[in-house]
This record gives sequence, structure tokens and C-alpha cells, in this order.
Amino acid sequence: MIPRIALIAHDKKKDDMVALAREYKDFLLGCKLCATGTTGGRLIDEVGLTVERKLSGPMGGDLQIGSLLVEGEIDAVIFLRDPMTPQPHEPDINALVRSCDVHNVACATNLSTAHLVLSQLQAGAAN
Ligand SMILES: O=C(CO)COP(=O)(O)O
Repeated sequence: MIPRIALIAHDKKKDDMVALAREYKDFLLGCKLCATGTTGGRLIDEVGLTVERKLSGPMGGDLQIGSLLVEGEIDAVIFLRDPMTPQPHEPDINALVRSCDVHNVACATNLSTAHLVLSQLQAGAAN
């Protein structure tokens, strides 16, 4: 089955997300991807991935992805959060991460965990 992955990064983490996506590009090309608006734009323009773009996070993009997730449409979330910068849509962010916990969906909120999740999914896809 094709992994369905959501990719989200706060502004100061977007360079990390682009670098991560480049590293896993071959694998991600075979996945069904969605992303919040600005993150998705960068992944399309700078990495060459095909991504279903939702609204920007502060405009409800995290909630749109959360809605997909609770409907069983997402297998893993890579959410590079910025823990040092207050976000106007903090409740939306918490709702998405909570939904991952409620529905037992893998949620990587930092680069180290993102590598663990992506490498594991990649290994699974190869088998
Ligand atoms: O704010 C975000 C996640 O909470 C990310 O949104 P953008 O990808 O549109 O910047």
C-alpha cells in the first residue's frame, strides 16, 4: 500500500523540511503527500515532489490535515514544529498532534524522529 504522509513545517524549520525531503526524495516520489500551503509550495518548487497543498497553517491547514487524519487518510505526519516561536494558531497545532495520539498515527515533530519514521516507512516500502 502506498504510504500517505503529511508534511508540515513552521517557518524556521522549512529549510530543514526541504533538506529532509531531498534526502528521501526517491521514496517520497512514491508516496501520497499532502502539506500545509507554504510548506507544500516549497516542496513542489524546490524538491520537485507532487503534493496536495492545503491552506497555510494559520489559515486552517493543520485542521484540514487533521480532518483527513481522523478519517483514516493519513499514515504518518512529519511536523517540524518551532518550539521557540509562539504561533497564532497554537490550538490548531495542538489539535493535529492530539488527533495523531487519539488515532495512533505516527507523528514526528523533530528531525531525529522524522528520520526514524521515514527510514522505517522506506524500508517497509522496499519489502
Ligand atoms: O503553520 C504551519 C503549521 O502549523 C505551517 O503552515 P505553512 O506550511 O503554510 O507555513
